[in-house]
Amino acid sequence: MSAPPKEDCQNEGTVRGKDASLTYDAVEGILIIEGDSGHETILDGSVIAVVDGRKDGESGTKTQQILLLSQLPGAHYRFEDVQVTNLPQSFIDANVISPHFGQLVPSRSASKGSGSVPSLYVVISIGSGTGEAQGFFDNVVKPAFTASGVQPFSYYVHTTNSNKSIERLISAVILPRANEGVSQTVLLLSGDGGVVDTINVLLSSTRSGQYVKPAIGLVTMGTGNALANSTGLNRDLTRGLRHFYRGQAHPLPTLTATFSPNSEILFDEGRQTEPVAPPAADAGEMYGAVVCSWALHASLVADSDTAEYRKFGSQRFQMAAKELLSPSDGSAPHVYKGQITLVKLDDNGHEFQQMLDAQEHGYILATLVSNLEEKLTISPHSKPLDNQLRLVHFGAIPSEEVMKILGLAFQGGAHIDNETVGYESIERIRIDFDESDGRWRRVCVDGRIVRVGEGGWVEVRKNTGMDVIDIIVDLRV
Ligand SMILES: Nc1ncnc2c1ncn2[C@@H]1O[C@H](COP(=O)(O)OP(=O)(O)OP(=O)(O)O)[C@@H](O)[C@H]1O
Repeated sequence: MSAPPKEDCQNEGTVRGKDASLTYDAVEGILIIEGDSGHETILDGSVIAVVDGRKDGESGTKTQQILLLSQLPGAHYRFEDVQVTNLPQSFIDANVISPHFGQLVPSRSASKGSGSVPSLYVVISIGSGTGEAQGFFDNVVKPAFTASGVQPFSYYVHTTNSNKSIERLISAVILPRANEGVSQTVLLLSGDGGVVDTINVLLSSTRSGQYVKPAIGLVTMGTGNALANSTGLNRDLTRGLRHFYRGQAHPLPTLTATFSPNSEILFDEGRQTEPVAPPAADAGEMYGAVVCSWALHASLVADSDTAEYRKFGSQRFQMAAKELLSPSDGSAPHVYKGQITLVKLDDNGHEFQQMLDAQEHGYILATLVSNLEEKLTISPHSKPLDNQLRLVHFGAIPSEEVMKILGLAFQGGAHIDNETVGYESIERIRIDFDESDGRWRRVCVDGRIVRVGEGGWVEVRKNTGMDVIDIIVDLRV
């Protein structure tokens, strides 16, 4: 890409009402402001968006707003609606609100009582991550919306009060309206869980011929934020809000995990259960957009999903992994037993079946995404939203070796070059469990834990022709 002409990168203008010289370094993505108030720099990554104003009649001066986010010590954020004139055109081009934004949010000119029906829902997931969602909405999202003409009366705010809140909203409000053909946008301030709740309701329900896919925006408030870290949503400093303003709606690939009867979803730290399958059904289904795993990964997600572990953020996964690999009671780490059958495509695109020789396993993980956490690149060949299911697996190997492999996964996904690790594209996977203790039959579907019934199985396939939501992402970055 050639550098923009100099006149597009440098202008004399004003910032917060004071004269300033404005220079944009397009390579570094930095706006440099020199003026009466001193020296200031603004990184593209801290800009939620630029609202490009109109030329003032006579003077021809162009007014703009920079919706700017600053991170303060202690993970606090400060939003500022910076009033400017004559921004360099190249800075505007790199940061301006997408024309699609106007289609995702209620009409900016809609006034109270005008009869316009709000179709924007903001969901604040109180239980996500370390509990930042409410503060981020109050201090950032709400004032940014107002500054860009999206008034509080033109959208609904839904604050979760239980782990069923998002599912209820989707099934009671979003699904019926989507089935009536209404375009809706849902901005989730959550981790992956908010998206997973949404797809589980939509994929398990009847959708009408008029069904219009809701567009989902994501402000990353979770622990792992796998979807956000794999689509680039988490790459800037705005927790994904920049993508909501500047992105486009793209179909979100999903997977279906089908479980044998007697399989149960575990919740409330494993104290309560709920059958996966409806009564008298042959099998039960769950849906995901990230991962379905068994063995070490599923066990560590399950064991770390307690209020006590959650206090440690994403560290909780490593803490639980250590306990599983080197149990504090001195026992040996568990060797997981079962038969794995894969369905793959040959060079001509035809399906064929392959059974893994190994009956003893350490790690079995099928995923649609590259990153389970910001720095954990579990599937380095996965591209954002590429709808490719990939399997990462290894057998029953010593704990020191497992730690080494997991460490490599944190180094850009270098684990896939280790000879003990299998890494391949698959269409489907089936696991037939050979474990008598239910603890070792736990399967993770996007963070949810299912305990498969004794002698049972799970089959995982990617969904084709079953798009139920779009996700709003700026894939240009
Ligand atoms: N008010 C609430 N009361 C009880 N549970 C809640 C409440 N709000 C959200 N939850 C639950 O908290 C969990 C939050 O999951 P979410 O995926 O959003 O965050 P996370 O698990 O921290 O992040 P990630 O999945 O990205 O690692 C979900 O199970 C959700 O149902």
